Amino acid sequence: MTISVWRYSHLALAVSSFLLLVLASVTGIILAFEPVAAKTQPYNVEDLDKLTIAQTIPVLKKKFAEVTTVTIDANDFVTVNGIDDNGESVTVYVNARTGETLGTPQKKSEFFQWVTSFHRSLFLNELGRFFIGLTAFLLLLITISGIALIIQRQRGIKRFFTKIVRENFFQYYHVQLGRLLLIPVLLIALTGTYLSLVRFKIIPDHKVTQNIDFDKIESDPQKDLSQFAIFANTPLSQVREIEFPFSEDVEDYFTLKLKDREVTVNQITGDLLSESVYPVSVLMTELSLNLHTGRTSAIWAIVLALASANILFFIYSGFAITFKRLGGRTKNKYKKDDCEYIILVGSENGTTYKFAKALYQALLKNGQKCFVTELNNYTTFAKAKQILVLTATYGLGDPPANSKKFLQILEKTPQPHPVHFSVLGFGSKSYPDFCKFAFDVHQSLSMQPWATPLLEIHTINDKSPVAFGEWMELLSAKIELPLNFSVDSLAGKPKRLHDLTVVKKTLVKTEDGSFLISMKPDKRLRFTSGDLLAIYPANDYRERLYSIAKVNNHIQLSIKLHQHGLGSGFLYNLQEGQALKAAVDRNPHFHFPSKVPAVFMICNGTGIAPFLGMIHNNQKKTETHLYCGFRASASFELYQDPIGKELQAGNLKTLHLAYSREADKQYVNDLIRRDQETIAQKMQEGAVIMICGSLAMQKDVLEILDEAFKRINHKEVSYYQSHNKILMDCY
Ligand SMILES: Cc1cc2nc3c(=O)[nH]c(=O)nc-3n(C[C@H](O)[C@H](O)[C@H](O)COP(=O)(O)O)c2cc1C
Repeated sequence: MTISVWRYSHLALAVSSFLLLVLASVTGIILAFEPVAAKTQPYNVEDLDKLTIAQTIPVLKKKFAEVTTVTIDANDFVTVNGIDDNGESVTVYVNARTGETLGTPQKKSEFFQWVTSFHRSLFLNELGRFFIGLTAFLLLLITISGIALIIQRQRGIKRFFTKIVRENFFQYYHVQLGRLLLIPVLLIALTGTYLSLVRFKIIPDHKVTQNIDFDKIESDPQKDLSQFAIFANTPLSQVREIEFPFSEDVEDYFTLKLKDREVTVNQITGDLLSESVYPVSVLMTELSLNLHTGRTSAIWAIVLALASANILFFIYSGFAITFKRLGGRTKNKYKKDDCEYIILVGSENGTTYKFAKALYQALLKNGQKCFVTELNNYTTFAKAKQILVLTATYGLGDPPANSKKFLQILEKTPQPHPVHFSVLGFGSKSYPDFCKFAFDVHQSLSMQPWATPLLEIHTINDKSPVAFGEWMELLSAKIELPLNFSVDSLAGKPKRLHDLTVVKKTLVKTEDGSFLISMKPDKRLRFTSGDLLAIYPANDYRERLYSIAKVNNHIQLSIKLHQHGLGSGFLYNLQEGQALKAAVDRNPHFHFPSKVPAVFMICNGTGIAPFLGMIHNNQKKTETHLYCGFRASASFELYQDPIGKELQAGNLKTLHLAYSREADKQYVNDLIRRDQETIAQKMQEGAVIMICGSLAMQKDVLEILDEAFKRINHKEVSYYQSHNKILMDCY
């Protein structure tokens, strides 16, 4: 079933039941405190499993002139109904070991009574009970559809509990708490539904009937109560109620209501007169009551309270996610066939729509006719000159829900005249297939005879408004229209800036313009190699990100100086001792792996940056191999010294260099092709590959690895990607 079917069912069920769910959850939280409060009262008799009926009855008979019934409730409170020595009728809690009276049962608190009856029937009698039963059933369906959504999101049952990426607060905790409290919520829903079915007799009630053959009742041999076999063999923990004989007449008998059956016992001989074993439905009702109310365990009652509170959070966060998903949609001003600019959006959770809206408004401001729709709605556009695709990626590089049909429709639906296109991919580098669907769209559009690319494909990591601004600038230049938008309307929370001081900087000595810069945080700062340093060179929204190497607790960056580079120019102009402000973006998917047999690091150019720190801190001497591609040997000189030291220290096992403009004119992918057998074999043993550098290099390397892994390991490269065995940070 597709994700949208599960999602719409999940949402529709939640919408249809949310008010009743809120009421049931709030009252459920309150009611969970009833068993907790009961457990604090001093009437509980310990170790009822070690005390038999044969031991208790004689003790009680001594303490009371007459006993009518003994009941044992879910709290293990033993209540005697009978007559005391003064001839008064009494109902008291007793210590079943000593017969001592412990207290008098109090009427259930009016407050709890009120809440209980509201929880069960909303004060609407049978109609209310029906609605509450229906709510429990809907909760069951919501839970099942939620489980299906998590399985799809996690790409399989086996990965149900694997780590999830924290994209935004509500989504993260909706899924995280959903997994954590899945069992209690499922049990609340299941037991609530079951109890309602029993209440409405859809599951039939079981009436216990005792078939006693009174003609065969014996009055010989007379035994002492303590010698009755059934009394001696039945611990009180198994008993719910003992009804004493009405008189001493042999035809009156003991009735024992046990947890699994009801028996009658001859009061003179102790013989079993009849036995009626409860059917499964009665046992299920009992179990459902225990699980639904938490009456047998204070700890379970607290878990139920937490689960009920969590249902409230699910409702709130679920609606917040939905509003966000729907919030960014654009209402079109013009009809599709009147527009020159067509914006096609691929989005699952709505943020890409916000970016599409910014583009739409910028085009309208320039007097252009523009039409926005989702990728699944792709069709012919009579006057289209530009098709601009903004799309996210989900799952294993899959399309978002509203774009699943696009590639198929595209093949069947040519545009009536030539059109330019541009694709902007939205994704996250925390996932193995960064912006893969955008690449698929770009590829498919490129194959269409009527389509010509206006811009190369661009990607945006983590919804960066800055990267979006850069793309808008490029587009603006191409279509010769000033496209302005407000970064603030797209920005998330501002990042926390830290003070850093430059401690060292090398000078550019080679043609490729690379240099190293080391900075010291002024205060304690948590970071590690592979994290990203965000700087704001012009003190405005424009952000530049650099991969960090942690070397001697300093932040070391490896940078290529571009002629008019905002970020590289800013950093190159900093002097030793100068201060700057920057933020650290945690990038956990690209940290050095622990406890693996080997790591293969593959990079080109300044992509070597994070590896310098990882190798330096490889104290455990994990077998590490570094493959680097540079233009010329001079480009490697910058790293020669530190890498030489790591080789000597054993932090790096092997170093492989490819120079594209010297000697054999090799690229790093040539080295990988050369060593593919060794790499494939090590991958079978659990090794990890890390790739950092240009996207083009990443693509080439992945192609070679895919072919090698299929041939040697019978697995695709995507298998290793989805099992976090290939980590990538390319740009
Ligand atoms: C469950 C899930 C899976 C994702 N999978 C990928 C992925 O495989 N590749 C990728 O680049 N981004 C992936 N992302 C990140 C989204 O594509 C990215 O956050 C995007 O900006 C979301 O846009 P939207 O809010 O319009 O759906 C994933 C996000 C989530 C929540």
